[in-house]
Amino acid sequence: MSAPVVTVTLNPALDQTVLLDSLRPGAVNRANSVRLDAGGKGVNVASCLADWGLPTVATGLLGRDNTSEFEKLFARKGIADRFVRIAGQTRTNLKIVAADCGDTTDINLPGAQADADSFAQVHAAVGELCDRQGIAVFAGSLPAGIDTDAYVTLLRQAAACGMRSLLDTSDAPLTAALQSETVPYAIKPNRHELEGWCGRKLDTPARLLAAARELQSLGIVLVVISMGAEGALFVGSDREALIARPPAIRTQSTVGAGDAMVAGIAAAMIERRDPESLARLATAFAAAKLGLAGPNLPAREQVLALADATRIERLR
Ligand SMILES: Nc1ncnc2c1ncn2[C@@H]1O[C@H](COP(=O)(O)OP(=O)(O)OP(=O)(O)O)[C@@H](O)[C@H]1O
Ligand SMILES: O=P(O)(O)OC[C@@]1(O)O[C@H](CO)[C@@H](O)[C@@H]1O
Repeated sequence: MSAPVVTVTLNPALDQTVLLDSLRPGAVNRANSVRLDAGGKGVNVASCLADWGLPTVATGLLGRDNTSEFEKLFARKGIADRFVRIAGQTRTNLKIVAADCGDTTDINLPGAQADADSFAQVHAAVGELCDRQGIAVFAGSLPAGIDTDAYVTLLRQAAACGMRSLLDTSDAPLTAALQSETVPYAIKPNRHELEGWCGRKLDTPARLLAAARELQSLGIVLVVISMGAEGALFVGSDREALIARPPAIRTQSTVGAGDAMVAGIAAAMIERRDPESLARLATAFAAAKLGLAGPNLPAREQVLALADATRIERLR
């Protein structure tokens, strides 16, 4: 079994999204509705890619006591399921969406305890799924029991079989990956995650660009730094820097907007789009996801219309 994109989620989650008028900490808050989505960063990426029509394999670690939402998602979208089942439950993460401010409050739980043996099985799966034309997406945090340098090991595995990697993680796993000799082909931190790595504020285009160049100097070819509603900076193989700003969209939920952007980057890489077209498609995936509640994309024409409406600014 090989597919253009393999996503790896070592710490997936069931996302319980609670919608309420406003959130008052310390008070009794009454919700208007709740929904449950199989999630975790790589799962969300796979879900968006499937909607775009790209064959995708999803692997990682899944607690065997509550797999049904994941299995339903994989069956519904035709995502090949190569998750390694481990003892216990996959975590449930709370996403509290307050209508008055549009903000989402995330409460992410630690996740099931994993071990070296289950990680070895994921590592082997990445080797088996290797496709030289394909892309491996490594996304999200690491559960307890998995070494901080797990992504370094997986990056080496993907590189050994000639597959390009796209990494979206934060904190210690990000630092470990950036210290490694085998860096990913592409990376998409958000601004705050990258500030954590470089230890300084990235609050102007010039500072963002300097951080992107620092990442490129490590050998990373494509650097995308996302900035929420302000859009994202893209610096690619031609070293040209673009800021892509999303068109206005009625937001249902911002959960997984970054993952949709990662899916758009992967799709554009597979489709061999030029740097501006990649920035447009990735921004359109994120904007399109914002208009829907879960990690889903609307019809292809709507995504392409959003790509056309994305504003591009070239940084000199
Ligand atoms: N409120 C918003 N309005 C318009 N576009 C947005 C908004 N939030 C996110 N986006 C779009 O989604 C992209 C990714 O968002 P963001 O920077 O929040 O990623 P992230 O922090 O990785 O997200 P997450 O972890 O929730 O998946 C942005 O670059 C932008 O194009
Ligand atoms: O705890 P992590 O692995 O950093 O992030 C997990 C998570 O917040 O990421 C996705 C949104 O990007 C959600 O589906 C999920 O709950």
